[in-house]
Amino acid sequence: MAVNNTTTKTKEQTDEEKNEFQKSSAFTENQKENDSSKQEEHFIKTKEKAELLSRTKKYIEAGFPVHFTGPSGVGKTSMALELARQFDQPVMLLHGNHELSNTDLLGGFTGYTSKKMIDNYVRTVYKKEENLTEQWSPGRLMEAVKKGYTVVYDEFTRSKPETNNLFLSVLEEGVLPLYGMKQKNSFIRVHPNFMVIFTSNPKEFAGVYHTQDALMDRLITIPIENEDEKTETRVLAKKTNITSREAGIIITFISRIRKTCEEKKEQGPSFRTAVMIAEICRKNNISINNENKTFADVCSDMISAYIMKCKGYENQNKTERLIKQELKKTE
Ligand SMILES: Nc1ncnc2c1ncn2[C@@H]1O[C@H](COP(=O)(O)OP(=O)(O)OP(=O)(O)O)[C@@H](O)[C@H]1O
Repeated sequence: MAVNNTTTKTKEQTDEEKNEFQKSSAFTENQKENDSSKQEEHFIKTKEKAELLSRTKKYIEAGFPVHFTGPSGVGKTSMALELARQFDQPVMLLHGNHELSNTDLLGGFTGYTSKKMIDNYVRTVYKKEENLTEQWSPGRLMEAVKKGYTVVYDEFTRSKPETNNLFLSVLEEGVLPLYGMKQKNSFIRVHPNFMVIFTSNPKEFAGVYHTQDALMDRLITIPIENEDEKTETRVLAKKTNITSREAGIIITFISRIRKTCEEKKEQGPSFRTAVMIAEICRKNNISINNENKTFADVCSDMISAYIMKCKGYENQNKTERLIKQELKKTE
């Protein structure tokens, strides 16, 4: 049975619940990160992205989880968050990592609260009462599944397959099993509004796990690739408030370096690097033109490591020469 995800808000999804969610530690921690690096940023919908958003929204509404996959910095997380925002309900951002455990997802007992009462009201009578209560901390997935939130599970292949097994039951059976927990019930039912959007980077080799086929088989996996130079230029100009000409210089430069790296089968700088260069220049009033030494220095700082790795250069001289040559070709 697939999870039935609908956009309609149920009665249980009250404002009170949303407030409660915002207060919860899982939300606060993720939301801070979300606020600072993702949500404040404006998502620019190119024609292709708008069409993809509209299609993937339909898949989710039909009850099927979507998985965006692609190289680093290509825009998977932005896309997943934008898709999540299409549904009028709280979004929980979950980061895949080796340490993520069933206790993080389901909840667990994290300690004890002790209460001691000594009653010596009558001098000859000494009465002592001691109470020990286990302290329960709710897990993130448990909360999302119970209350019907949208989970964006970023870089999920960085978590151990054993941990990701929980998602199999959630997606297939519509229940969250409460393994090894001192709970009355052995599972809880998934809220009809619950949905999950996955992201992963197939080119990442360090710190990732092979995903079980059974889980992959249940996801609609959509590759996200770098856009063409013209589109990237438009998105960069709009996102960072620089002119199209300036955006063009940065994108042409980044694309050329990316190509050089790809020829050597190495991953080159991403659209994220272009955003970083543009933001640094705009915030520091650095003129974006290939004759400006300060601009060339910024580009060099952002790119040198990629060049040295893919070209195998051992010193900066050769690297800087190549960067200068490539910058000259940007106009
Ligand atoms: N359509 C878009 N509109 C605005 N900004 C975008 C868009 N696509 C990507 N970006 C920007 O590009 C950068 C990289 O995007 P994002 O973090 O989503 O990539 P990613 O593929 O998830 O990367 P990683 O695998 O490293 O996490 C961010 O600064 C993001 O804001």
